[in-house]
Amino acid sequence: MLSIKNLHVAYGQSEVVHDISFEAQPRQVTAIMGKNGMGKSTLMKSIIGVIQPKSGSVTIDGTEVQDWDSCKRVGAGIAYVPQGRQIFSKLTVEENILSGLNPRSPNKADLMRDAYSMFNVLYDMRKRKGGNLSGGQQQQLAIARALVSEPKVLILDEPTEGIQPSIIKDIARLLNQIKLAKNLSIIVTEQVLSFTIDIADHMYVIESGRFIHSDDKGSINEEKIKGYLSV
Ligand SMILES: Nc1ncnc2c1ncn2[C@@H]1O[C@H](COP(=O)(O)OP(=O)(O)OP(=O)(O)O)[C@@H](O)[C@H]1O
Repeated sequence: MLSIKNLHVAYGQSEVVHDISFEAQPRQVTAIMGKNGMGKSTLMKSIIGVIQPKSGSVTIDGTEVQDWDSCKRVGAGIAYVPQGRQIFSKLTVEENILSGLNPRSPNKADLMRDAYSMFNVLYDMRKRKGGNLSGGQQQQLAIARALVSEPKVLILDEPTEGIQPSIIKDIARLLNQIKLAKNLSIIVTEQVLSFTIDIADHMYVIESGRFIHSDDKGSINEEKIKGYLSV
């Protein structure tokens, strides 16, 4: 579904992502773990097209999109839940979700109904301003806003950041539910290992812009990964 090959990403002369390759399959969660400043957000931004990679390819369902701008990549099926969620705090919950819809989609009413049936709390709060929601509710809102674009690939950048532990469990349950209910690939960057173990089918560790370790579900080397994540 998503294939990344030999991706290099730089800010000016400074390359921070070096020769990354991986594939993300439908109905699977691929997790990329790493400490602060290791290149997780830069890698995700280059996949969604906010930053153009220096070289390498980003392929969705057989179509190379690395030269496309981010709007066109959304059309190709990439949706993004950014670090810090970045919901529109002055807009209502409903307006936030509507902002993720493709205006030309023939299924707008069904997509809104689907979103509210998956996120009941958002239905109850649909008239409230997004800024008045709790962190966990805002995370659900950011995920709902991404899902109504009917993505093939859903990317979440550090979804547990700033979220309390009991709600982190809820987010893991939600992502597992989305994985089973929708025919999409989920890519998540994270620093919280327990959360990642709950959801990941494949796990990579990124350090200084390179993948230095990978594991599959069922054979995750927790001690080794903890070592990479400790400061
Ligand atoms: N706009 C920018 N211009 C120049 N350098 C940047 C820019 N954004 C990030 N960097 C640098 O790129 C490197 C990777 O940063 P990035 O934000 O991708 O890491 P991260 O793993 O997502 O960390 P965090 O968890 O703190 O967000 C860091 O050295 C960072 O200082």
